[in-house]
Amino acid sequence: MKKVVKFGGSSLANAEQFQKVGDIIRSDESRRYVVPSAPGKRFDEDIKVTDMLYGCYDAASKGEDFSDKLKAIKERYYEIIKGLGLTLSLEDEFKKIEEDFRAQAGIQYAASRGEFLNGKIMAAYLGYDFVDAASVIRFDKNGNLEAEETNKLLSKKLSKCQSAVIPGFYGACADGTVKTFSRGGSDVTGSLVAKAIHADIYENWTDVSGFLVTDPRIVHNPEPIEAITYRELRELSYMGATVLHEDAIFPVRKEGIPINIRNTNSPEDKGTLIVESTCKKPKFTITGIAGKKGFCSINIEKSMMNSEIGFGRKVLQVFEDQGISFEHVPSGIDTMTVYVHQDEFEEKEQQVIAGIHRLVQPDFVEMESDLALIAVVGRGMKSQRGTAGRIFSALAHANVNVKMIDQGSSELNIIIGVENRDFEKAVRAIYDIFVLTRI
Ligand SMILES: Nc1ncnc2c1ncn2[C@@H]1O[C@H](COP(=O)(O)OP(=O)(O)O)[C@@H](O)[C@H]1O
Ligand SMILES: N[C@@H](CC(=O)OP(=O)(O)O)C(=O)O
Repeated sequence: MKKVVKFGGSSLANAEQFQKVGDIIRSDESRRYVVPSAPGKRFDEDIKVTDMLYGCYDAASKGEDFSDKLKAIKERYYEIIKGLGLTLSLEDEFKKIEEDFRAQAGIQYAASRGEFLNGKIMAAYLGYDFVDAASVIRFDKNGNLEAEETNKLLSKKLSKCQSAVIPGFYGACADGTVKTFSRGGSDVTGSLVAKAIHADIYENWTDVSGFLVTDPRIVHNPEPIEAITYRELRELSYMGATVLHEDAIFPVRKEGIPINIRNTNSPEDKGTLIVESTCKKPKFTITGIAGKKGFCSINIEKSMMNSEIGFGRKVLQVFEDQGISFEHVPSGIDTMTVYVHQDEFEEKEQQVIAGIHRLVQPDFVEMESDLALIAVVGRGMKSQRGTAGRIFSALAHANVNVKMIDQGSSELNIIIGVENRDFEKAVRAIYDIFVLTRI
């Protein structure tokens, strides 16, 4: 039995958390490959080491004095080393980091040091081999993962290690330039390692007892999800459920390796099992609710739009030309609405509108900003009639104005558009109607 265990920043924020992690790993000898993140927040107002590194490098790149910022980062690591009673020195590593920051080694290199240093501590603490992710996770020059090459490098290296610590979040190009995944990317490293060693299971340890029906920062103490499919999870993580990075699913999914989300602070809890498919009936009609704020809608009207072949393609062409990706495109007979991320759209808004006028000569274009999208996801929705109706009724009772509703053709998800300010209220109303009434 071989297990890959990834521990998030919340599980490694200080020595006390490290000790819990040590106990978890030592309690099962199959936990042989460990992927740590950088130390996260010790308390609500604390700063994650990754964010401290971004700040420190920012000062360095402007030619400002960054010694205090680097000192504060060093203190975070030495607090852990001392608390664990280790004799490890990171002086050489910090000297090199300081030199590299002065030499403007790049923001991604800077961010990666959080995981690199934590990996060094973890390897010393456990007595496992340290494998620098820069030597086994390969990116191309544009920062895209080279999946096949990575798999080869990882399998070759790890076949020689009885047990190893591989820091999460980063890798390197063939020329050694360090690159990172997007935020939360240690989850992806864990998944790549699990694939490479043909793990029986990929355990992802965090600070909640599994994937919860919705964000615990919105609904107090939501129900955990016992089992969820990769497809459901992808929908939820894409729409903002931050527990697992949305790209962490692909490597293990191909190999049929289940992911188990577990709680470092409550290791006896079973957590959530993420699988290709399951005959386990979900406890409720819906599996989960997630959402994001910060969208804009562009509503285009033109009489007889329905008979104009190529209308939709031309509209989307305008967004493509401006390098803007779209989220949803609900349409009616004479209307078509495009939902985009507000921050991507705002600066190009006038070019997009001009482009739409030029290419499709609409009767009318209207925009609305500060919108939120909520995804209600569930494999059980297909077999239940009236799901959309219940959502509508719950939102109407909560006094939420529904701007859009879009059901995916797979019947796996329903997307609802509301105003940003109604977001939390809407999530709570949907949670209550499906979970509290247990239907
Ligand atoms: N549906 C959800 N289920 C569980 N946690 C969620 C959900 N949506 C958002 N979260 C948040 O995700 C956090 C865990 O992810 P993250 O902060 O990346 O942890 P880590 O530092 O362990 O990688 C939880 O503390 C919780 O606040
Ligand atoms: N430390 C990185 C990568 C990561 O995956 O962290 P975490 O596991 O704490 O989400 C970040 O903050 O984005």
